[in-house]
Amino acid sequence: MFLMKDIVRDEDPVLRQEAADVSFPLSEADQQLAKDLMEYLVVSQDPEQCKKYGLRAGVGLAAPQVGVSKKMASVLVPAAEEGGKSPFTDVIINPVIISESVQNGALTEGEGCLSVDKDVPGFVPRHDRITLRYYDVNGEKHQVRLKNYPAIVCQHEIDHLHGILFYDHINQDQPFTRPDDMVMIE
Ligand SMILES: O=C(O)C[C@@H](Cc1ccccc1)[C@H](O)SCc1ccccc1
Ligand code: NI
Repeated sequence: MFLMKDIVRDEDPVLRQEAADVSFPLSEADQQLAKDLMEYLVVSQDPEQCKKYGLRAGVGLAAPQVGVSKKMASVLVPAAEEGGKSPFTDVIINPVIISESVQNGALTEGEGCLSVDKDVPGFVPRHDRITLRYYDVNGEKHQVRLKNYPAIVCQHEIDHLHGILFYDHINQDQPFTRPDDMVMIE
């Protein structure tokens, strides 16, 4: 199971590399990586387990963040209400955003990152809606349309596969710049 000690931090060059495509069928190692990436999110979103293992809660975790430069990331967007259905949960492999809205969206709280210990305030403008194509661990192809929070999370994780960190998108001069048409997501 991954712990915080396994998560590489900002200065590590692996976070700035273009990750490699994953080949199918998955090797044993890649199958285990996919399991471990998802397990981290499940455990970190359980308050008791999160505290027990000293984790930071996460809704996504990309392979480069554990030092593996491969195009694989786990995403577990929590259900809006207790017992509800998660809007998006999967391990996304070789993901490609095949279409995106012109309209931007950003979290009103800004973003954080398990690989970035410091707070970096500011809006992170992303596409409010995306169509995402990816492969799951069984090599099945998926094409999903996501909007608002699930879309933001997937874009954050896919950025990791291209060596991009969330604060790269923040307007350095005016971090809280808010274009009129930008959807602000709670
Ligand atoms: O570092 C990561 O990739 C995991 C991030 C993903 C993320 C952060 C901000 C916005 C979208 C995705 C962690 O989930 S940061 C911690 C967190 C935990 C719960 C909810 C939001 C952010
Ligand atoms: Ni991150």
